[in-house]
Amino acid sequence: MALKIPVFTCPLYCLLSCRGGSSLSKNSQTSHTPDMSSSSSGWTPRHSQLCMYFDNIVLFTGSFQVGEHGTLLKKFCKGEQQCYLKLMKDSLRPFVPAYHGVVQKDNQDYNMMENLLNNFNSPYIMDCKIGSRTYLENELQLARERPQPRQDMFEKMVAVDPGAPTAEEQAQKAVLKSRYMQWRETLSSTTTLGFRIEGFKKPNEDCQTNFKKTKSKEQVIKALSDFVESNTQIVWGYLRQLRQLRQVLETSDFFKTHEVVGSSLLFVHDCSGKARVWMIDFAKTVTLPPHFRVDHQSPWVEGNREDGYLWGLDNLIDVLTNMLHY
Ligand SMILES: Nc1ncnc2c1ncn2[C@@H]1O[C@H](COP(=O)(O)OP(=O)(O)OP(=O)(O)O)[C@@H](O)[C@H]1O
Ligand SMILES: O=P(O)(O)O[C@@H]1[C@H](O)[C@H](O)[C@@H](OP(=O)(O)O)[C@H](OP(=O)(O)O)[C@H]1O
Repeated sequence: MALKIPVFTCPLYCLLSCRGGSSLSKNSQTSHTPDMSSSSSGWTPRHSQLCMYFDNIVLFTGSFQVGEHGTLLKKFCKGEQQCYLKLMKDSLRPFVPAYHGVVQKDNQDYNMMENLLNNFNSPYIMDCKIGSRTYLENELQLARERPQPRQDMFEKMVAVDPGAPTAEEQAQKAVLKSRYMQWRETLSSTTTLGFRIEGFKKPNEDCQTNFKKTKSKEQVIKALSDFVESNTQIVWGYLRQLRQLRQVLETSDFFKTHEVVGSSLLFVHDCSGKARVWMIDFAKTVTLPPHFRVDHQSPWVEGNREDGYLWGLDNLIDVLTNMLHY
């Protein structure tokens, strides 16, 4: 049973309470980060339509709040809670944020977790979505049974490629989410490499999220080199972490028994040379039926539940290794 405790009243609450696709991982073609007026608490919040952050402190999506004692509160998702409860007892525990239970604020439940940026000084932060697929099989099923064409996704599609929608989609000015997600996967490196860069943020710079069309190995390397500013010590640090994670995934009961979709690796480093990687976002990670096995590497065909997580991780390790020989 998860702990339910009242949330500490945070002075930033009202500044952080907007939702609207404003995360590091919600892409857009443009970026702007106007300063907001300084608050009496001494914080200088800045925001954009892409991400929200507080001078070198943290990066949020609209579904996050600041918690007490260096914690983050993410809007409650039962599936994600179940994952975190299991992960706290799994060999993957060192590679996920510590989970502290459920808290309530204004009738809204939140999963409370460790803020992974706590021990970094002016962190560099990158979100990479891992896997060859970003939607669940049951989302496809649902789209077939109850199609809900999305105007917002049509607009996002046209903004990147006006020729992408079919004649029917053009007429409706809407696309199905499953169709949009599959299009996003082929546009980016998700289909070809099993991972994609969602965005990154360097200290004192705006969020960079213009990676929707970052697809080839060369393009990915260019973006990663920008993120690490060609610092090979940092690349080594990330490689060590990713290789350890790869080993632990082989032994993890959680990994053996779950389809891991839409989950990201959060990369964080700072100028001291410290570099860490964590698995985050388990909102679309689901338990496999008993005795159902996936190898996390085989190509996906509907029904086999393969997520391509290990394939993507291996490719990411490969790409970072190549960067050392550039
Ligand atoms: N524990 C954490 N510590 C620090 N930052 C975090 C943590 N969890 C998430 N973040 C930040 O918040 C961003 C969004 O996290 P997450 O993917 O879990 O949210 P989401 O609402 O599911 O986003 P999306 O729908 O865009 O995938 C991450 O890219 C990361 O920058
Ligand atoms: O990155 P983009 O191009 O902005 O597209 C979003 C991205 O694919 C998210 O993963 C997805 O959320 P989920 O993974 O949670 O489904 C979101 O769906 P949503 O708009 O229904 O939240 C999409 O809009």
